[in-house]
Amino acid sequence: PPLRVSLFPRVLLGELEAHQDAWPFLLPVDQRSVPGYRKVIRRPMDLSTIRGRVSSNQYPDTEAFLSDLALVLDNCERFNEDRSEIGRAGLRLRSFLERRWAQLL
Ligand SMILES: Cc1ncccc1N[C@H]1CCCS(=O)(=O)C1
Repeated sequence: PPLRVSLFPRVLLGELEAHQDAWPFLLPVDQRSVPGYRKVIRRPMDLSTIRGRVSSNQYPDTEAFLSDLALVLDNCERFNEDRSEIGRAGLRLRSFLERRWAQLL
């Protein structure tokens, strides 16, 4: 039987946090140690921030949760070359997310 919709975020977030390609996204990018990040990326987001919002029920619906996840990966694609370590991790994590979400729906 399909998971109740409200469990999707917790289930999916746990799998993303455990994913081998999640390391660049586990914590907020330290904007002091990444030159230009603050200027280029106007809305920083990371998995620990999303975890905090899920835990305190700050997402009114699943779409709000998904848009924060997309923000993590969109920021990554914007700032990092596709062929860089971090860029490649972001692309792999995005394809995992898209495959997994399709299964959960
Ligand atoms: C997602 C991202 N985009 C741009 C620059 C850096 C990062 N992530 C960093 C997060 C802390 C560890 S790290 O410094 O190796 C990588």
